Amino acid sequence: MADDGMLLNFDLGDSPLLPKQAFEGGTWKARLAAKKTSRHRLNKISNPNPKSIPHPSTREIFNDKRHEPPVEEYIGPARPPKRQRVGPVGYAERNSNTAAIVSGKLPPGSIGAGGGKVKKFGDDDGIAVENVAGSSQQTDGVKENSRDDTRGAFVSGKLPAGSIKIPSRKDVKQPHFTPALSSGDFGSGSNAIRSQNGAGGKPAQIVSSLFSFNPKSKTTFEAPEVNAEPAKPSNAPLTPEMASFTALGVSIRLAAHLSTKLEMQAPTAIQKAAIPQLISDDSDAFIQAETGSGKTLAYLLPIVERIMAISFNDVKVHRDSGLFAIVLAPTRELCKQIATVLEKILRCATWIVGTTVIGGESKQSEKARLRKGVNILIATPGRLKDHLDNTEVLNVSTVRWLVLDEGDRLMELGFEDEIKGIVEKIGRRTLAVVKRDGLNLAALPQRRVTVLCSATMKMNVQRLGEISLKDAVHIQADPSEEDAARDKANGVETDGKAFSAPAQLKQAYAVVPAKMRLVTLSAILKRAFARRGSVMKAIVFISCADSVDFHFSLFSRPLEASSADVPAEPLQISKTELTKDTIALGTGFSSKDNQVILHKLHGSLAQNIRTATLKAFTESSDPCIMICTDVASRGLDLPNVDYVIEYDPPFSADDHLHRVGRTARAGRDGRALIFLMPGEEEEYVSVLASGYHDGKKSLTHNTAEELLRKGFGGTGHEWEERATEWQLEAERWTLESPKYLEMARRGFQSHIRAYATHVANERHIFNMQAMHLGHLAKAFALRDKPGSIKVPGLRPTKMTKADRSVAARKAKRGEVEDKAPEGERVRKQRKMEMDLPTIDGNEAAKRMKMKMKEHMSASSEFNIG
Ligand SMILES: Nc1ncnc2c1ncn2[C@@H]1O[C@H](COP(=O)(O)OP(=O)(O)OP(=O)(O)O)[C@@H](O)[C@H]1O
Repeated sequence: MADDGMLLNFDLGDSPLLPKQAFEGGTWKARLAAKKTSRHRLNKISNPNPKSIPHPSTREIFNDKRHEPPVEEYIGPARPPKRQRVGPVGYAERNSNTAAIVSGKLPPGSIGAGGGKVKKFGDDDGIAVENVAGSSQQTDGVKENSRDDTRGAFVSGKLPAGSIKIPSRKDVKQPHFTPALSSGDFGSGSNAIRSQNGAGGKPAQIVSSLFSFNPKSKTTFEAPEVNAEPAKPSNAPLTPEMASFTALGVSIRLAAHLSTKLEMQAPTAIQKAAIPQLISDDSDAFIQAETGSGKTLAYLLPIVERIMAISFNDVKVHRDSGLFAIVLAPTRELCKQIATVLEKILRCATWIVGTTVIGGESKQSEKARLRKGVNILIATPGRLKDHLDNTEVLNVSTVRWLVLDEGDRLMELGFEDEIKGIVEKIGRRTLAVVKRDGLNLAALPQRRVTVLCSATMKMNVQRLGEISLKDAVHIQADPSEEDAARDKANGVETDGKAFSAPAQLKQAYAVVPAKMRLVTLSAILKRAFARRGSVMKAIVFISCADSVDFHFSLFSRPLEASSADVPAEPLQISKTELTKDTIALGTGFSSKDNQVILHKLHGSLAQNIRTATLKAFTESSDPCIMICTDVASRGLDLPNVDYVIEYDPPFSADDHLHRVGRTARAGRDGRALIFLMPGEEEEYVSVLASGYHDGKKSLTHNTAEELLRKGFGGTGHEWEERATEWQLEAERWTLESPKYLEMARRGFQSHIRAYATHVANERHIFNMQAMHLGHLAKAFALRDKPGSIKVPGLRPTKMTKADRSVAARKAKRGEVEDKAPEGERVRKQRKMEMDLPTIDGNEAAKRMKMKMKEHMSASSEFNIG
C-alpha cells in the first residue's frame, strides 16, 4: 500500500538549530543590537510568516471525544513544555514507508519520542502519529480551514541537533499528483488532516476525517413499526378468477398466445380497465397507472386485437393494408422496448407488421422499411416529424390510433412542437371506410383515437392532453375495496393524486453527511452483494454523466493482488467492442464468493453503446449493478431489478417515482434507498411519504453509521477504521493518476451544477447555499479545495441563471434524446415553462381529472375512471 505522505513536526528539544554565536567586543549597546538581530533572524527561519498559519488548539483537534486516542496508545515520555519550531509545514517526498522531510536518517524508534501516538494500519504503510500533549505551539503549520475541518497531524521525534534540513520553497520539488503531506493510513479515530502547502502557505490538499465535523441530522425519526404486515402488491396481475383476457374482449387466439407463450394468465388492474374501453369504444383516453403495472399491453393489446379483427374470411391484413397505429415514446430505448413487446404479441399474427423509426441508424434504411409497408409504427417524435416532412412514402391517412407513451417525459424533453405538428398532420378526419381490399375496416375506430399514458400526472401532462386529446376518458386501475379502505384509514388521498409508488416497494432513506457519501455507497453495495443471490441486480442513479464515469471507474479499479476480496479466478466478462468501456468487474463490491459486474449508462454515450450495454445488463444472469443517469429512469422494463439506489436525489418528485419504479414491477418485490444529507434535505422525507400508500409508515430511516457498520463489519469500532482506510485508498487512487483526478474533478463540478437545477418548488430542500463543497469534494475522493477545482472545458462551479433552466439540466445529465440543437431545445423548454402556470403536480392532476369528469358526465356511457 502506498502512503499518503506525512507532515512532520520534529521535536528538537531545546538545542538551537544554529551554533550559538558569541557576541564579543564593542560597546554593550552594539553587542545587544547584534544579539537581537541574530535572534530575529533565527525566528524568521523557523517561522517565516506566522500570521498566515492559524493555530488550531490541541483541544480543537481532539474536541471530538469519540476520536480521542486512548491513553495507553501514547508512547514516549511526556513532551517537554517548550520546543523549537521548525517552520510552518514542510514538503514531504513520497516514500513507501513514511514520508519525511529530513535530510538525515531517522533512527528507528525515534518517531514519537516526543509524546505522540503511533497508529499502524499496514505492514509497510505510513504511520500517523498524533500529538496529544503540549501547547498549541505543537500544532504549528496547520491550516485550520473553517469549512474543511482541516486538522493537522504531526510526527514528533527527537533529532540530534543540526540533523534537520529546513527546506526552502525553492528547494522543494513539488510532485504534481502526490498527496505529499498526508499520511499513509489513518485510524478511524484520527481527526488528522495532512495538507500540502500551496502558494501563500495555504494547503493545496486537504484530508479530513470522515467522522468529524459532520452536520447532525435535525429530525427525530420514528422507529418503523415492528411486525407491520407487508403491503400487498398494487401492480400485480389479477388472479384468473378475478379477470381473464377473453372476458375483456380479447380473442381466444390472442389470449391463448398470451397465456402459453408469454406466461400472462390474467390482466393487471389497469389492463382490466383499459382493454374493454379501447376495444369497444372510439374515445380518446388518458391511461394513468403506477410504474410496472402493464400500461404497454394496456394499449397494445386492443390495437392488435382490432387490427387482427379486420381480416375477413381468408383475406388477411398485410403490410400494405396501411399504417393503422403510431406509438410515440420519448427515448430510443423505450421505443425499442415497446417494439420488442409488440413483436412478441405479433408472433400470433405474423401478417401484421410493426417497425420503429427512432434515429440512430440511417434515414435511408428507415425509409426503405417504410416503403415496404408497415401497420404499426413506433417512433421518437423528432424522427417521426422528420419523416412526415421528408418521406413521401409515409402515408398517415389511414392512421386510427396515436399513442403518446410516457407523456410527461415527452413534454419535459421539449417535444411539444413536434407533437403538435404530428397531431395536425394526422388530422381528425372521419375514416368511415367500411370495406377495402376485402378487409373489414369497420372493426377499426372510425376516427383517430389518441391515447395518452403516464404514471404521473403533472401540469405538462395536462398541457399535452390539451394538445392531443378530445373528449377523453380517464382510465385508472380500479382500487380494490380493501385498498380503498386502507388508503382512507391512512388518510391517503388517491383520487386526483399526482403519483404513487407500488405498495409492495420497500423504500428507505439514508441521512448521510456529504463527506461520508462515497464510502457509505460502497458499504451499502458491499453488503447488498455480500452473498450470492440476495441481490442480483441493482441500479444506482446519479445526477450527471461525468459523475457516472467517475464512479464507474472508481468502483471497477483494479485492487491490489493481496486484497482479501480479489478472487483467485476473476470472472470472465463477455464484452464486445461496443461495451468494452461500459462493462467491467465491479471490484469495489465483488468478493471471492460473489463477483459483480458493473455497467454504466448515460446519454453522452453513443446510441449503439447504450443499446449494447442495456442489453448486456438485461440479459446478464450474474449479479450486476448499473450506474446511470435518469436516461434509464423512464419506462424501461429491466427484468429482476431488486434494488434501486438514488445516490443523488431526483430532480423532481415524479422523477423519483419513475426511478424507484424500475423495481417492484408487475407485483414483484423491490427495495429502494435514497441518500439525503442532514439538514434541509431531510424535508424531502415528506415528499417521499406523499407518494406512498402508507405515507411515512412505508419509509425506513437509516444513518450513515449504521450502514457503514453493516457494510464494513468487524468488531467494536473496527468498521470506522475500515471505512477510513477505504476512503483514503480511494483518494490515493484518484490522486495518483491525472486521468482519474480529472474525472473526479469533472464529476464534482458537474454534480454541483446539476444539483442547482432541482425544480423550483424543491429548491429550498436541495439548496445550493447549504451545500458544503469541501465535504462534497471528499465524496469525489478529492483532496482539493473546492475553489481550486477547475477542469478544462468546464466552467467554474459558480451557477448562472441559464444553468438552472430545466433544459440545461437535461442536457447536463446527458439525456436529451433527439438531435435538435441544444439552444433550440432550451428555448422551447423555457417557452413551455413560461406558458405553464406554476402549480404543483397534485393540482394538475385534479384539474385534469375534473376535465375528464366534465366530459364523462356529459357522455355518461363512458363511466370509467
Ligand atoms: N398481465 C400481465 N401478466 C404478467 N405480467 C405482465 C402483465 N402485463 C404486463 N406484465 C409485465 O409487467 C412488466 C411491466 O410492464 P410495463 O413495462 O408495460 O409497465 P408500465 O406500466 O408501462 O411501467 P412504466 O410506467 O415504468 O413504464 C413487464 O415485465 C410486463 O411483461
